[in-house]
Amino acid sequence: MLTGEEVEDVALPVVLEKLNFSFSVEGLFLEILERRETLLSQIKEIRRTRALHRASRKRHGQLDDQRLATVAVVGYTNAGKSTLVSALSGADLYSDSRLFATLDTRLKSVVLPSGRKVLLGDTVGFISDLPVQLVKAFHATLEEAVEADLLVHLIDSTAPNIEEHRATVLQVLQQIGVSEEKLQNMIEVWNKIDYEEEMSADGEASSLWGDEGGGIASELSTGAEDVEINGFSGGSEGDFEETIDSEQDDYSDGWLLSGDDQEMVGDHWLKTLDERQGEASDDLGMEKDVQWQAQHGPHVKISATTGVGLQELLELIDERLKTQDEKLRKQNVVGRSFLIENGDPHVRRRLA
Ligand SMILES: Nc1nc2c(ncn2[C@@H]2O[C@H](COP(=O)(O)OP(=O)(O)OP(=O)(O)O)[C@@H](O)[C@H]2O)c(=O)[nH]1
Ligand SMILES: [Mg+2]
Repeated sequence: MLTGEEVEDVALPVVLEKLNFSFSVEGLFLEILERRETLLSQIKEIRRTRALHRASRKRHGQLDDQRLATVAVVGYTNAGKSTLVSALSGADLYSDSRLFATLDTRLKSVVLPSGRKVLLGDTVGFISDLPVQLVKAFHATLEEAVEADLLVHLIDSTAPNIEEHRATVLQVLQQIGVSEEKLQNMIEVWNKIDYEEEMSADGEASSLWGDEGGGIASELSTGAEDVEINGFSGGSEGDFEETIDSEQDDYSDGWLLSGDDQEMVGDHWLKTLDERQGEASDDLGMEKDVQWQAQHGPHVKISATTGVGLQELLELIDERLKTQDEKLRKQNVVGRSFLIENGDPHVRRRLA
């Protein structure tokens, strides 16, 4: 009499043969290595292109004496970043409720209420307990966030563990080298308030937000358009549309690690996902979040899908950039007078 395992040993090859199924571990491994190499070289190319674009934008700004500021939308995965950038720019970016829907980042041109034109960038979503190896991979896609003049931190207000998401995002931003000053200046936005409003309308839990909110998306005067700077066109084929992997469905491939790396992070990664699911259904956690919400209000509450609060957000971006410009101008004046008083005589003569 055969044991269960012995039956499997004997039966499996027969079944596979009948199904005409062939499986080669070596083949799969080679395919994975090849895919990894391709992605790494794509990331390298993207970084190079981005550096050129940034230099170009700076040169352009200096020549015109009118800097084209960049605003990066950052946030936990699934917060609604792509939906928001699409709503503000009139572009149609890929959004999905799966994790890491966005692996590519794009810059879209948006006109603020004051008439000022800025570049708005979508970014890849963050996630808690990100293994170090993945943080490295994120660096390439997040350089735009480090370089941005202003950050908009989008938070999914319906998530059961907002505080954890918020802390994770701040931690990752610090890890990738975003300055303390930029973090202080970051605009914090709660998204998906329509969800709460829907619940209130149904007579369920009362809304956390009151009844404030801005206009609807169609009322926005964003004047969104594709970017064109120094000959670079931001249309769908343009260089500003920087894509890591155009096969969006293939999202998991971007995070393939080497065998050793996988061993190191695998257990931890799976464990934290499980833990997070546990936390999501934890009533105490919910209560903590509500307390946290009461203490740390956002700067703006919006719904990227209905457009509520978007006008208010644009006005805030406008205001922050203006304040930043004034601060920079003051610093430049101070620096200039310092050089005139103490600097090299040649420089002094030129500045005076
Ligand atoms: N109810 C509601 N759903 C929203 C809102 N904004 C986004 N969503 C939904 O939330 C899901 C995630 O949206 P995305 O824009 O892909 O989120 P993301 O932050 O770009 O996600 P990643 O790219 O994975 O980081 C999608 O199903 C959106 O339709 C909103 O204001 N209200
Ligand atoms: Mg996205």
